[in-house]
Amino acid sequence: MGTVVDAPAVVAEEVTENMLGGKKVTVVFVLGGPGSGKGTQCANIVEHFGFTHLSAGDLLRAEIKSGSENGTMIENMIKEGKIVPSEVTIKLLQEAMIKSENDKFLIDGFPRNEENRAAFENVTKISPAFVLFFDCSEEEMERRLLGRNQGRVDDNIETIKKRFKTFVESSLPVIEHYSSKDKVKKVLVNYLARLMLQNQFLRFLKTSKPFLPHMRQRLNRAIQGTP
Ligand SMILES: Nc1ncnc2c1ncn2[C@@H]1O[C@H](COP(=O)(O)OP(=O)(O)OP(=O)(O)O)[C@@H](O)[C@H]1O
Ligand SMILES: O=c1ccn([C@@H]2O[C@H](COP(=O)(O)O)[C@@H](O)[C@H]2O)c(=O)[nH]1
Repeated sequence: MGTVVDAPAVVAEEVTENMLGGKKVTVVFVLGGPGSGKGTQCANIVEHFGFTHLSAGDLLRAEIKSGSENGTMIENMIKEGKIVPSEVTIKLLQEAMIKSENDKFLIDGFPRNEENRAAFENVTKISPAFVLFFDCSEEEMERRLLGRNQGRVDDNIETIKKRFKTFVESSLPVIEHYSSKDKVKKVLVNYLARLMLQNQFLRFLKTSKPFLPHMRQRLNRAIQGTP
């Protein structure tokens, strides 16, 4: 598994195209446990590299709000930390990609299990260019989720424990699958958190964008604590 700390630089460098109903697209899967910071970092990548962020969880929550016939089923699955059937989530992702004028997508929080992964690849014929994996301790994720305060029905300790179990049992095998294909870039969340806390991460991105190899060196030096 490759290990990176400068996730956006990786996004900028590696591009492969897939077809989606005649539209060529580049897809990066963004995976990691609940509260590992996927959504937060996707916002940074979007801002700097022009990807469109598609959060599978957000699409499912929008489906509940829309009053769709699947709404109650989706809400119950989310409350229980369970995985919504593949066909529902894939349809929402496909619709969002087709509707978008962009052709580069960060798909956040999907695929959630091996069945999701196989179904997505079969239906869309899309393989991800690579997978960003936010690796974070459960202790830290729990602390973040309990402090998120966005009124989510699943940010309570009982559901959080269920989500952790689902992640370990069902989602980690997806990461192992892509790892065996050498497609996983692991993001060192604790280092990233430290840099963000020091308010340096965005400054590095802004000042070093045209010099990506240089930026990587600076980040690596900062993380290793070398001058
Ligand atoms: N590096 C960080 N350090 C401290 N807190 C962070 C960091 N990154 C994100 N957070 C906070 O942790 C919480 C969870 O982050 P975020 O929503 O990005 O996680 P996520 O992986 O997308 O979660 P989920 O899978 O549940 O949607 C948010 O309140 C966010 O502000
Ligand atoms: O592909 C997906 C994505 C999400 N879910 C369900 O939604 C919740 C919340 O997801 P977040 O990524 O944390 O927003 C998740 O626990 C699942 O219940 C899903 O089933 N499939």
